[in-house]
Amino acid sequence: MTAAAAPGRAAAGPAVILVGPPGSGKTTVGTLLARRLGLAFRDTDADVERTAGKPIPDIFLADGEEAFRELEAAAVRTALAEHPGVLSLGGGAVLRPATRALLAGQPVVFLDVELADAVRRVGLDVPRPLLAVNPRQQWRTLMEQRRPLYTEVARAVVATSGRTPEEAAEAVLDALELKQ
Ligand SMILES: Nc1ncnc2c1ncn2[C@@H]1O[C@H](COP(=O)(O)OP(=O)(O)OP(=O)(O)O)[C@@H](O)[C@H]1O
Ligand SMILES: O=C(O)C1=C[C@@H](O)[C@@H](O)[C@H](O)C1
Ligand SMILES: [Mg+2]
Repeated sequence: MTAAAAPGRAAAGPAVILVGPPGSGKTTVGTLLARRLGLAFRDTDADVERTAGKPIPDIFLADGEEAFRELEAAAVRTALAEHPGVLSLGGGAVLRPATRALLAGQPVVFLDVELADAVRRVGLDVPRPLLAVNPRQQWRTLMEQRRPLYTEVARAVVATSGRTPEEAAEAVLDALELKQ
C-alpha cells in the first residue's frame, strides 16, 4: 500500500512513532491510528522478522539478543527514512543511543502503561522472550531501565491504563495535534 503524508506535513518521515514497553499497545494502537489517519502502518518487529526469516523468539534463541538489537537498529533506521505513515518500534529499540539520536525532533509518543495492565496484556498474547520467566519482575526491571529513555525521546506521553485501544489512539491524535 502506498501511503500519503498526513495533511499539513512534509512527505518524509513517519507521521507518528510509537514507543513504550511490551503490552503498552504500540502494535494495537498504531494499527488503529493508521486506519484513522488513512496512512500505512509499519512495525519494526515485523520488519526484523521478515529480514531474519524467523519469529523474534527464534532470533533470540538462535542468535542472541545482541544480534536481534543489530537487526532492530537497522530496521528502525530504514523505516524512519522511508515510511511516511504510522510506525511502531520494538519495545527495546530505545536502548541504542544511535536510535535515540535518530528519534530527536520526531513525532514520538510514549505509550505508558501500569505494571498490572501490562502483565495482564502480554500474558494473553504472543511470546516475548524477555518476559518468558517471571514476567512481572522482568517487566518492572525493564521499565526501571527504560522509562527515562522512553521519556527522553518522546514529544508526548499517553497513558493507556484505563483506556481502550480506541481511546488511546484518540489521545495520541490529541497529543500530536493531528485531529482532522
Ligand atoms: N489499551 C488497551 N486495553 C486493553 N488491551 C490492550 C490495550 N492495548 C493493547 N491491548 C492488548 O494487549 C496485548 C499487547 O498489545 P500490543 O501487542 O499492541 O503491545 P506492544 O506494545 O506492541 O508490545 P510489544 O512491545 O511486545 O510489541 C494485545 O493482546 C492487545 O490486544
Ligand atoms: O521490550 C523488548 O525488548 C522487546 C519488545 C518486543 O517489541 C520485541 O522487539 C522483542 O520481543 C523485544
Ligand atoms: Mg508490538
